[in-house]
Amino acid sequence: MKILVTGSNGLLGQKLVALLRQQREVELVATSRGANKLATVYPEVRFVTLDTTHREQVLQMISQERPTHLIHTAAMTHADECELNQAECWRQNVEAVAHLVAACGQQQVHLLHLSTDFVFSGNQGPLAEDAVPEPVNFYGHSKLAAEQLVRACQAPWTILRTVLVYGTAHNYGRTNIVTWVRDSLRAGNPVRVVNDQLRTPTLAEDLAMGCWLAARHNATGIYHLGGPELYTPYQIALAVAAHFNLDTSLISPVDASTFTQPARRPLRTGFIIEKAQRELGYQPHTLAEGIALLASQTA
Ligand SMILES: NC(=O)C1=CN([C@@H]2O[C@H](COP(=O)(O)OP(=O)(O)OC[C@H]3O[C@@H](n4cnc5c(N)ncnc54)[C@H](OP(=O)(O)O)[C@@H]3O)[C@@H](O)[C@H]2O)C=CC1
Ligand SMILES: Cc1cn([C@H]2C[C@H](O)[C@@H](COP(=O)(O)OP(=O)(O)O[C@H]3O[C@@H](C)C(=O)[C@@H](O)[C@H]3O)O2)c(=O)[nH]c1=O
Repeated sequence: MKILVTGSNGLLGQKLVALLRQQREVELVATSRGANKLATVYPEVRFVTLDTTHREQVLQMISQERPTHLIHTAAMTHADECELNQAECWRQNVEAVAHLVAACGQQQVHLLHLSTDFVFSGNQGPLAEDAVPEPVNFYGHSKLAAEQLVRACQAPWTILRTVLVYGTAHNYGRTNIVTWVRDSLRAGNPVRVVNDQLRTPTLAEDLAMGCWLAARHNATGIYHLGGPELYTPYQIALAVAAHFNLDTSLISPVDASTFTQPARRPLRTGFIIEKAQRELGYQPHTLAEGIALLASQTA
């Protein structure tokens, strides 16, 4: 197998590089825009710069590299930024996917595309793969439009939806619920955390494993890859505090309605992961196990 990963500097991208470099049957090509953040960590991994919004670059790279599989993680992932800059969000999350779909169709490359629980309305959760999408923010709209393009790909395709991913990565400027709560509490800062949203938080390593399992099985169609447990963000924050022995009195539960963010968030999501468990052998860690793994990677 020859696997090309887009967005290799991102959270999932970095975990995929770490996992795939260990697979003897895989020839790996890591790609991202900008300099390779893993250059000194995994100097043996081949890295090529690829901005997925450049159609010619995408078509040329896929026809030169001729991977058997392409795992597309690159995206504009901040929901509020997407809401405020919709043209850029569409370019990154939809037009780029159109280029990849064209290139993979031409070269018969199996396209594995990352999507999100934000394609759903949040009226009911947890959700199985056949639930009907109805996004409530622009990021969700863009990711659903991308899914529709992927479904029309003239090569084998897989849509891997995930939810509230947490983990650490090298030289990575973004936060996620676990690192954000840990760092705020360590600094003695109070946090207000919503207690009426539902999510199945996903360890980044588990998501990478789910992507690899899907590629290895040549699985096609839609799969939900989340964590195994349903929590409110407030419950997640309490679990983080418990693990790091931090002051829970700094955490206040609040209703999502008290937040005024540019992008609306779906209230109840989370995923039913039985299909991935049954068909791919996907076995994600519990939240407590995931936080412990993250803690072992950082000071
Ligand atoms: N994180 C989450 O909670 C969830 C994520 N997802 C989906 O999973 C996927 C992976 O997410 P995650 O790893 O967390 O995201 P990150 O934001 O950590 O990483 C995305 C990476 O994509 C890169 N990128 C963005 N645009 C381009 C481009 N045009 N060309 C090349 N690279 C680009 C970014 O580069 P740069 O570093 O330069 O910005 C960044 O390194 C995404 O598709 C996301 O929509 C779905 C549900 C939940
Ligand atoms: C900033 C903040 C967040 N939260 C909660 C709300 C939310 O459920 C959780 C994470 O909030 P964020 O704004 O970081 O992320 P958010 O945009 O809600 O998370 C999403 O990211 C994109 C990429 C996805 O595709 C989704 O699956 C989802 O995980 O933390 C609080 O309770 N208080 C806060 O002050």
